[in-house]
Amino acid sequence: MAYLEKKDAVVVLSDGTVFYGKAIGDGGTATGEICFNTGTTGYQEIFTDPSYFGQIMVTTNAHIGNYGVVNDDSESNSIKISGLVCKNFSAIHSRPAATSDLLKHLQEQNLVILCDVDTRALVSHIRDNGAQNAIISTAVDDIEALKEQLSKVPSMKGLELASKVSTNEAYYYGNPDAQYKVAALDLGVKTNILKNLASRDVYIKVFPFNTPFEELKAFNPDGYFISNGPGDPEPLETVIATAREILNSSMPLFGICLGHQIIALAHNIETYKMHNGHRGINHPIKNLLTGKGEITSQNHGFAINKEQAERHDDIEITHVHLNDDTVAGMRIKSKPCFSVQYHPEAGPGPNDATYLFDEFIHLIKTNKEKVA
Ligand SMILES: NC(=O)CC[C@H](N)C(=O)O
Repeated sequence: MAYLEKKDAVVVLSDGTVFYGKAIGDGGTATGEICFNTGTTGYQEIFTDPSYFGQIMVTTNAHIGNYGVVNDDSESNSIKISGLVCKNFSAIHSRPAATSDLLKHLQEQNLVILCDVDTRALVSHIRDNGAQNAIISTAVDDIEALKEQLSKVPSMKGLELASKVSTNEAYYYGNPDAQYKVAALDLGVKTNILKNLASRDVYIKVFPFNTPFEELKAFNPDGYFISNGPGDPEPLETVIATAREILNSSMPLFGICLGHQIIALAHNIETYKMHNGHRGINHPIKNLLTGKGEITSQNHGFAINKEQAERHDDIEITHVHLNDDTVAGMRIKSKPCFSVQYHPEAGPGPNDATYLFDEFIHLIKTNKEKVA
């Protein structure tokens, strides 16, 4: 099989460190912030998650591709990572439900795929030295030119990326006869979030990221949702302003990940870039309202300022990350609004946190009864 041919390839990090490996497929060059995901399964969902737009993904699971891909498992309509670095890439798969193989799927979008990289050493390096940009390439003979190209790649800090993955036109999801209607602001929404809402009797209108509040309101929704998405939340000024208007309307509002960061910024709580983000499917969270632990799916490189959140009169921190004590969830005391930094929809990951969708429906229901 010709496509299994391997070409020499390199990973060059911004700090000058070089790792060697092989490329499969056509090879080429790709740039972006390098990050790693520790999930043992779920590569298809990860590669299609719009929040990873602009990032080169290093997978820590040693085998990628061995269970193929299934149409329904994608979190969006295309591959969103900008490149893949892995250890063993399996060109054959075994899974009765598979509809295609991963290599074909990735090659349809000319993704640069590196394998045979010492991913354990690479991940320890990124973990110890922090998030940074990288370039991956089959142009191994010209490392200096690659470094030059890499120096022009913008830093993730300050980068607005939601506009690159948001829908251009509003669209509908779910059953038009459903009991509840939600207006969702799409900053890079994962399909599994829409599935989770639709399966709870919600009809959703998904709007482009920069839609003004009046247009969202014209759908006459019972609640609002602000989605996950890529990039730094701070440059999204119009979205932050829209979040303020939603909050002022006192209608139910739920935010996930980037949406959570936007709701924090709408309360003048700052966000910061973490030394390394949280990306995996076994992140431990404590729900401070119930005292229960949750194992959660996560993918974020920014977080909200905890001291500012603690000091804010209208905010109650509801969830903390047990590895580093960062804010994992909050609620707004005076409004029917809450948000989480992690991914209750999983996709991939455990379902410990799907109760949050039920709580959103509960807010919607209670609010509806109040206004009826
Ligand atoms: N999954 C997300 O929504 C990520 C949010 C944001 N881009 C971050 O990296 O923190």
